[in-house]
Amino acid sequence: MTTALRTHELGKRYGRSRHWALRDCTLDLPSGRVVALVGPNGAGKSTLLGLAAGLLAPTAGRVEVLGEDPSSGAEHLARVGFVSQDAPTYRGMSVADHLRLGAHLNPRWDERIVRERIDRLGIDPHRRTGSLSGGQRAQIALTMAIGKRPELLILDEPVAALDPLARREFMQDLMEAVAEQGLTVVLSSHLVSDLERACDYLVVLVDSQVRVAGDLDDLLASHRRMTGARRASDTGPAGQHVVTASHTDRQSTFVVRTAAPIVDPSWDAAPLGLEDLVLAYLRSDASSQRPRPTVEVVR
Ligand SMILES: Nc1ncnc2c1ncn2[C@@H]1O[C@H](COP(=O)(O)OP(=O)(O)OP(=O)(O)O)[C@@H](O)[C@H]1O
Repeated sequence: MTTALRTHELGKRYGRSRHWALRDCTLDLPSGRVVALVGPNGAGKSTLLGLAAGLLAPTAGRVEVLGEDPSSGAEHLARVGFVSQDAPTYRGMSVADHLRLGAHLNPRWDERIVRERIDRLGIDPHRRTGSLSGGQRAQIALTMAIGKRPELLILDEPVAALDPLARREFMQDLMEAVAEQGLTVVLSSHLVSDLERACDYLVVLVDSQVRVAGDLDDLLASHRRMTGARRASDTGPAGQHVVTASHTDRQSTFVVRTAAPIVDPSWDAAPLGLEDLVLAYLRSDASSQRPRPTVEVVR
């Protein structure tokens, strides 16, 4: 597996703050994939992506992007596209000016892709971006990032400002760019239903730590929701790694990670969708990721 983004005990404190925005974050993201980075507010996703884009300098640890230090210079920057959460554009400049600037600055600029997208979006190229809606500005920033034809595209909540149809179309554009250009994408989002269509690799980040990471299909295939009669014990079904547990008076439900088929007839086992898988890991206590499982009990 070649690696698009690798971090080792990566940490970041902003300015003189004593608070770690990201701490001891170690992960490895494969190239050639569309990676969904999900986690609760404040988990450190934007900070991680800013460090990967070379916009922030680490306070501790290491980060490597496409095998290089992200701050290693202009040649490296041409290989990486980044759109931050606020989709910045130069508000006094027109859309056409942005596109000219993109063509000037980027050696691999793809005028065809850019023109097609702008036409499809129906945005008048003569308009200043300051007069566009937030969603339209996000579309311009995303178009610029795709037009750059990077090897790695890093997107921090790219679709948050887009309407549902625009979100779906953007995800489709992204998948086409991945298929045509062999692009690697790392994108953070809270909109799990959008990720399900486009992403094939999942990372759940909580408090700077990876709770789970892996090929999306493998993860979905290896997790089950198991429901059975109320168990007195908080430990789950024998031999299964418990991610979360919840109990009513009559029933116990566990989300488990399992490599083997579940044959115990006292449990009903059902597959999980992406949203439920993500929620299970967001709810799970960090200690449940250790070999000896501990369960969170929701009454
Ligand atoms: N510029 C900054 N100065 C100081 N602290 C910051 C700054 N940006 C982020 N933080 C802090 O760093 C931590 C991680 O924030 P970050 O924005 O990376 O999380 P996130 O997972 O992207 O959250 P969200 O989903 O809400 O966008 C938070 O505690 C946040 O308050």
